[in-house]
Amino acid sequence: MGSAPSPCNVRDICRAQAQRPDGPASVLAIGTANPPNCVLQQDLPDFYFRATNSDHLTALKDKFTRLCKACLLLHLSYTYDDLIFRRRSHILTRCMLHAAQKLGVQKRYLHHTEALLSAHPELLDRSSPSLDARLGIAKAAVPELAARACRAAIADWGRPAADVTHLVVTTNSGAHIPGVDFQLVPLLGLRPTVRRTMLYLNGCSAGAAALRLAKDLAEGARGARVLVVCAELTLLLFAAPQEGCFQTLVHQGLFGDGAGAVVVGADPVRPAERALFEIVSAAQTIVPGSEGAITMHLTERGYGGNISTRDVPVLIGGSVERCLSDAFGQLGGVAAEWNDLFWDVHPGSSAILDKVDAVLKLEPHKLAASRRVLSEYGNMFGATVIFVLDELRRRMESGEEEGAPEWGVMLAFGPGLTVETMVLHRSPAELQETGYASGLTA
Ligand SMILES: CC(C)(COP(=O)(O)OP(=O)(O)OC[C@H]1O[C@@H](n2cnc3c(N)ncnc32)[C@H](O)[C@@H]1OP(=O)(O)O)[C@@H](O)C(=O)NCCC(=O)NCCSC(=O)CC(=O)O
Repeated sequence: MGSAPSPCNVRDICRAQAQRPDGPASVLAIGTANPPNCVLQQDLPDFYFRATNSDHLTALKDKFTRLCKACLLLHLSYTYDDLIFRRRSHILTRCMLHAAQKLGVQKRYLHHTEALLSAHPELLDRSSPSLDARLGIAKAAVPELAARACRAAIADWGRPAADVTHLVVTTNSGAHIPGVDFQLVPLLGLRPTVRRTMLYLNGCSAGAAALRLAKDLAEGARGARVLVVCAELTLLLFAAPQEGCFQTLVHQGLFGDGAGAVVVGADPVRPAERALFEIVSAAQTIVPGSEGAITMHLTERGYGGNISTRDVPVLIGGSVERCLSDAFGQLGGVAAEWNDLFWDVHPGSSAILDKVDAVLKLEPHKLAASRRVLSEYGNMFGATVIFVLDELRRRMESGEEEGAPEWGVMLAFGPGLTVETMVLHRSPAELQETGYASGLTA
């Protein structure tokens, strides 16, 4: 047995242990995963009403079809790349985007299939308790989905899983202990001593919140490598359609399942590691007077709560510029024109992106990565901003992201109404490596 340090040594011990890195926390790798079951928006009304034995609710099905249908128009006539990058004209593009979308989703991936739903009739009956069934399904499915995203991130990173020092896991889809973090240790071959943090029920800002925490961990100890994963299933939101319940239609039409993983660390070790994005600052704020705008809680029938669909875009529109000004104001010398940044905005819905676009007067292509992810995958709660980050990286590396600015922002929105604002930077060395010149006045 070792001897306990004497009290007078404690400061020295702490000082010796507190070897902080020189540089900022950076995104070193990204991985994503989705379940295999892909449902096109054009097929969603038939899938949803058939699977819930609700085809007799014809007026409701028509309403749901109208909510989803505008995306079909977009799907048939233009892709986002046609709209955004060929840019027939900015005004036409903006009008098309407004006119052609409600939710902004063309397809999404779902863990639940018609076979799974028919095996669990309690999920279709709004009067039946179904929480046990939902949690039971999530208990197996969420770690598996999270592990796939993590494996992709670890492969992208290029170092062994055993080099991960911290694990931050977040999900809205489950409530178990030991949690997904515990399950991931053997699934990924992490060390049993990896320092785990499990965050449940953080809504759609969960991914950005986990990255904010990872930044603090990575900057707190030299050599720390933090694996962050956000994995989400919509099964806890699944409910049969009901007259007068518009929320249910929005939930089914908007959300999708997916997992996003990121490795965060400071002072990249060359040649294995490179900083894809430096995390310069991370802030969180509550929008005043927004307490009831997005609420969520577990009930015997899955999630309860409320999304004030008409208020949420307005509240975001009213607060976003102040959040950004505060974030950049605290960085001293960095002055930003909003159009000189790259953007990772949580695509809560098309209406939310339109509002951010309008308030900040962004050029049409600025939110292209967010719009594309929403279109291809739906709103995957907190995982969505990680998909957008991956899409931005893909666009920058392929040259699709015009001008590829050096500085950028991640914005995520969550319960209450919470805004997470993260300032990102692509280091000049990385820009040179991928062939881009600096784009921002700094
Ligand atoms: C829901 C919307 C797509 C509706 O789009 P529009 O407002 O343009 O639609 P619209 O006015 O043309 O209406 C289309 C149809 O929907 C009906 N409708 C619209 N809003 C309604 C409401 N609140 N209650 C009841 N019905 C409503 C209209 O009557 C109309 O029906 P009819 O067709 O019969 O005339 C949009 O408001 C939206 O995207 N809101 C934001 C969604 C949101 O909050 N996302 C965040 C998710 S949560 C998140 O991301 C963070 C987190 O969870 O933490």
